[in-house]
Amino acid sequence: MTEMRLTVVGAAGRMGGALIRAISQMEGVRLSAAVERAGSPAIGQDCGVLAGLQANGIVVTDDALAAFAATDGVLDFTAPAASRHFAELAAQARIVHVIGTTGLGEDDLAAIRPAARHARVVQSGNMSLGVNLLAALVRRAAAALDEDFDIEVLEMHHRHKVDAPSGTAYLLGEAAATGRDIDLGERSVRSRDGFTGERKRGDIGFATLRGGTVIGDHSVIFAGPLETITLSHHAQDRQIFARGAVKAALWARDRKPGFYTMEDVLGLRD
Ligand SMILES: NC(=O)C1=CN([C@@H]2O[C@H](COP(=O)(O)OP(=O)(O)OC[C@H]3O[C@@H](n4cnc5c(N)ncnc54)[C@H](OP(=O)(O)O)[C@@H]3O)[C@@H](O)[C@H]2O)C=CC1
Ligand SMILES: O=C(O)C1=N[C@H](C(=O)O)C[C@H](O)C1
Repeated sequence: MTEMRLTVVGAAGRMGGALIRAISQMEGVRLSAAVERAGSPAIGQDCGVLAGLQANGIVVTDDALAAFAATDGVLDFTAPAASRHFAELAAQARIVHVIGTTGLGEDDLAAIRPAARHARVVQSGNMSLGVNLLAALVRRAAAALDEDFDIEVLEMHHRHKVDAPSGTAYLLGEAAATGRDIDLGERSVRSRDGFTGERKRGDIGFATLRGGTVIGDHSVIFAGPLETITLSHHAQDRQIFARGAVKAALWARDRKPGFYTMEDVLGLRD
């Protein structure tokens, strides 16, 4: 089979660099374009050099339309407004759109979902095998433990992260809510400050830490009577997300247009 051509949008970002490095090391794929926003200082620079590799001859462009017309898939770890725009372009080009961007609200998802009528969209708050396996374990644990066990999701990320709680924290909270058969939107407590009153039975709490260079640490705590169970994941390198995104693109290549998640890619659905 011919190599899948991949475009990296947000190419000068932390994940953009990790994706360019992953594509250069993985079989079955090749980089076809690197896109940044108009006015970015990265425009016109060699994206291999920006990613810490040797020059690869692909200069960063702000012409997403032309890039999407000559690619099979787009790897998108940018920002919510940008991902909405890229979803429209990916649908027009009828290609694969892997969305790792977090901080997407319901309005963003409502704008992105129609794109899946024409594009093959894979969206996940975390593209790593480990976190998606953790989510499956959390679902099981939440189904096995009753509301005597309080569920809290704790996350820590680097000081540059702009959204909170993290996309992964929501993914894990959703897994817990699914296991317990409750609606996360109705039962989640996303922050606590001041005189909060006692914790409500059955709520799922979120706590956020930010600092330093932490790539991504997540724990789901089941705090029960006289015992506590903690399920955790510690990301050691952004390559786990980047390689997961490339695998998602390869998986989606021969699928029908639709909206998929990493659970589909990794075969982790019950
Ligand atoms: N799902 C997963 O597995 C993971 C998800 N993420 C998520 O990915 C996203 C990016 O993270 P990270 O790489 O650390 O962030 P960065 O800020 O380092 O990178 C984002 C890049 O996207 C660029 N960008 C923003 N808007 C546009 C646009 N319209 N067109 C082209 N490029 C654009 C930014 O440019 P500029 O700086 O000029 O704004 C920046 O270079 C975040 O939402 C993060 O939470 C991160 C890791 C794993
Ligand atoms: O912004 C990050 O860095 C990360 N974002 C994702 C999230 O919000 O969960 C995934 C990963 O933890 C790193």
